[in-house]
Amino acid sequence: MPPREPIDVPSFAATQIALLDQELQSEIQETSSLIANHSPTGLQRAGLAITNLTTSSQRTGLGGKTVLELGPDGATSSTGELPEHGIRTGDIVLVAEQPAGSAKKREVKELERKGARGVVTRVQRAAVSVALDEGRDEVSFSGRVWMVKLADEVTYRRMNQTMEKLQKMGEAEYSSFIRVLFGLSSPSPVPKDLAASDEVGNIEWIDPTLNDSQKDAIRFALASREVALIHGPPGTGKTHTLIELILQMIKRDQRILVCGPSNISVDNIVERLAPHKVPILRLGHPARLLPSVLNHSLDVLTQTSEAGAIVKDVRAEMDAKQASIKKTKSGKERKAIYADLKELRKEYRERERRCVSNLVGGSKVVLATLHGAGGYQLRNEEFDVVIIDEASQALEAQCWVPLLSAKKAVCAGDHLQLPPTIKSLNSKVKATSKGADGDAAAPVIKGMTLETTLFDRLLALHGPSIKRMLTIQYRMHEKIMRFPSDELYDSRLTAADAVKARLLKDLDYDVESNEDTTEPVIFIDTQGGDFPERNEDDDKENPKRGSLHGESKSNEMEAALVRLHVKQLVAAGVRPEDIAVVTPYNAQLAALASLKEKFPGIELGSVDGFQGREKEAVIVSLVRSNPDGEVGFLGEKRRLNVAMTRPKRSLTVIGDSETVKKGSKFLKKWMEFLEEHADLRYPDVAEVNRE
Ligand SMILES: Nc1ncnc2c1ncn2[C@@H]1O[C@H](COP(=O)(O)OP(=O)(O)OP(=O)(O)O)[C@@H](O)[C@H]1O
Repeated sequence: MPPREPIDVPSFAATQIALLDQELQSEIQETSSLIANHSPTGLQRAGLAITNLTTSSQRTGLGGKTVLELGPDGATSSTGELPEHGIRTGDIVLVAEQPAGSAKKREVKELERKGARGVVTRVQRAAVSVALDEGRDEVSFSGRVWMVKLADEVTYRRMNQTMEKLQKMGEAEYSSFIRVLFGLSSPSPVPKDLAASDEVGNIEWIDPTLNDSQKDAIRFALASREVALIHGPPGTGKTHTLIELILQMIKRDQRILVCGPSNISVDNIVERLAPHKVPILRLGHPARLLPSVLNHSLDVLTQTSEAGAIVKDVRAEMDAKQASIKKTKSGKERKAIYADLKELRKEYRERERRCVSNLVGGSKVVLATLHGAGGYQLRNEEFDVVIIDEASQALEAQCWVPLLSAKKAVCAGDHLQLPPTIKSLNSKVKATSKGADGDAAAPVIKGMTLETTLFDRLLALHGPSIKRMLTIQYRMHEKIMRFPSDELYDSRLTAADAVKARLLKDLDYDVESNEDTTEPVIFIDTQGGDFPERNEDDDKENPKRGSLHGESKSNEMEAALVRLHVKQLVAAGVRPEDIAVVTPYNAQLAALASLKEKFPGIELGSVDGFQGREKEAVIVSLVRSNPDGEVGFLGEKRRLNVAMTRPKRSLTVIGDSETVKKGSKFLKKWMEFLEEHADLRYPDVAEVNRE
């Protein structure tokens, strides 16, 4: 439970620094052990690497960095496309010559010495681009190369710097905003009856369809002086509400910084703001932004504006120089070119900086990821309000990157869905002996974990009076919503009229009306021991190897049931792209992989990965089935909440009620709810065996 009392700020920062360090160490350790113990192909299968690549080009990218473009090696790829992989833009990777499949232990350090580190800036079907770290002007590889994902130390460094700043701040420097966020002062009161208040009572709504809970949340956020939380349960129009809030703030001539933990969360807002024709500026590398958002990107604006033309000239000159290196054999000449490049790079940065600072300084609405808000572009910029979307999915230290310069914060999120993933969960915070400057550090706060988000902490600290909840959901059939609403949201959710009764048979294409398409909640109960789970610590001979699926579980018989149900839905006319299968276990996803070949378009995902998404029909495979009632991962309410709130028209749960019931009170209630209210089915073992 996060503390309800005021927090000593230096202690808070010291604890965060210690926890972040432990987290980074866990991540580095995990990566090293995976790289050391698995073949490149194995790592690729686990989504951590791409193998069999060749360099297709090398050019100058943003900030004068060298960008490598890599494509599939013609000798191994018949399609010209990259193999399936899990590398995303923004990942930190190492590009190196590919070791032979049989090569023994690979140490990361050794790989780093031979290869080059960088950030993935673009992922396409047939190519992936990497901006190399500073200092790497040129790389040349002979033969095939591969890239492997590394721990993201850059993000940690930024969070660390932010916490160090907070730690060093003298109490006299604390703004009233900071005082409230740590409980040293109470939030300024807002009028009780907001709708009747002079300040925000009479709002001219831009979107007339907003519901009352959304309007109330907007009034509350406008009236709050220091902080407001907007609690948006699944499908309740959190982003919809934020758009109106931003537009209302613009009307009031406020300068706003809008952030989210991921690029996609930020782009989602840019896309929805764009039709309102308000001037907005999106920070972030263009390669990481949605194409529809590019018009607002700082980078593109830098290039299209007048000042940008001069910047462009230098860039062209740099590219020409870089190309000439290849043609030069003489070492002396090469050296001279490198010296020129260095000068040009400096000039380029200076010009770019000036151009950027003019553009940013003139913008009233700036959007960036939490991490991106810590870039040089926003140094010394001030905002009236910082808005954070998906705040319950971000580490608190990450939120402080933009918050350190804020006067007020509005955080939107749902603390009853999953928090950010933490790797060092079980390690206790160790007392730090040194502060940022080597002085004795503030004592750490025992019991604090990275899993506690800013959203959780503020709720515990100031109570529900700093939050407003959105209560009408626009996603799920009423029956799908019932259990999560009753158990997690105080029965306060209502299904909007447009969605509360819609079924698969009512889809706007031809779907047969049968028992699978007219029932919103189906429970296929596998109790009885015929559907046992399987342990996936895949390498029993060498348990230290580090499993690629973590300590995962699978359930082959249950996977067969999933396949049968998908077949039935598709036979009734439901399109595979309207169906998703989600499960908490990666090993179960692997067991279900053949579904994708049979039904292209269907989505398979882990519960954690599916947060924020929705589908017409969702099948949830619970996997756990054992005599001891061990439920592991399933014990986490927030994970189950995410799993059961993804579907719009049809939720099918497949699991062993006997095992699952023993897991927790919440699970017991859920199983009882399903037994009573769902269309309850018991599978025919013989039929499943034939599958
Ligand atoms: N007042 C409203 N009237 C009609 N439809 C609405 C309203 N508010 C939101 N919606 C619809 O509800 C859906 C969900 O909205 P939005 O994407 O803003 O939700 P969210 O809460 O951000 O989503 P998530 O649950 O994934 O966090 C959208 O299709 C949106 O158009």
